[in-house]
Amino acid sequence: MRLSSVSFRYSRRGPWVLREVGLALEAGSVVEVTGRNGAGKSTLLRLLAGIVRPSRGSVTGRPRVVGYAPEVFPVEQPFTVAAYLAHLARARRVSPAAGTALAERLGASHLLDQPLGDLSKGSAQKVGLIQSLLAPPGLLILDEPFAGLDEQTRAELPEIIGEVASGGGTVVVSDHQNQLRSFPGAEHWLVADASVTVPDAERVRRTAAGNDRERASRELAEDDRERASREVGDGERARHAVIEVLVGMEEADEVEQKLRADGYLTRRPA
Ligand SMILES: Nc1ncnc2c1ncn2[C@@H]1O[C@H](COP(=O)(O)OP(=O)(O)OP(=O)(O)O)[C@@H](O)[C@H]1O
Repeated sequence: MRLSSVSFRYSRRGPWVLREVGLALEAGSVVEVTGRNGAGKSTLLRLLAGIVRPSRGSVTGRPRVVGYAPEVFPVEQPFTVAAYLAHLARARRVSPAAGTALAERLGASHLLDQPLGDLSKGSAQKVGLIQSLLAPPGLLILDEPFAGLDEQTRAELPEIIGEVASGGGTVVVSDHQNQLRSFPGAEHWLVADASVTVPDAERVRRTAAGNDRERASRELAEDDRERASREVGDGERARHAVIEVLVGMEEADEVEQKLRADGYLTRRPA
């Protein structure tokens, strides 16, 4: 699947949310999308899912079955959870048992008889997740799935993502909390300034995971030098700064996670 020169804005004269985005997604890959609030993560996910169309550019090669769990699941529907899932199962031509089995796996069996309108935010989120998985998706898009989920479901979710990916499905997860930072083989995209980038620090981490830590940090140092000289050349030095933050070992993961969730590039010495 490919996004070619995709630009998007919500209205004719509105601000561009994304500009000239080019991305390729391999079958079986897992992508975690981070960025500050309002950066455009949900918009990127809606473009990938086909819910909105690019204002310019194109999205090609989208798999036939797309599972999409929105950030806020719409509960204003006059059904019980069971009736809603059974209806969707029929529409998607899968067995009605699929919804029940997923509800059991995600600890949501007790919700089946409840009206959608009575669900708490976390329970609605679970139903949103279940419906996205009813038919095995070729593309699974999860918008902030970890927010509001209980511990058991949080722990189960990476398992489910891994299963979809190993079955050849592509999984894209927007994740402000950076919960998939250590998911094996995951790509990490950062949405900022209407662009989507793969931060340098991630390249180091991924290469390091392949036991090539030394080369990765050499590459980053070269990139840093190149970027610094570019920035000086462009007269942009004043726009960027590198700061070192010294924290206790036990806090390091948490602090790094928070910084990354806010869209900063971070790296740790090899
Ligand atoms: N339906 C809409 N109509 C107009 N503008 C919108 C709409 N949805 C989002 N926006 C605007 O587009 C920009 C990107 O929003 P988006 O929801 O994609 O960001 P996000 O990174 O997912 O943010 P968050 O982490 O807060 O969910 C924001 O400025 C937002 O106000």
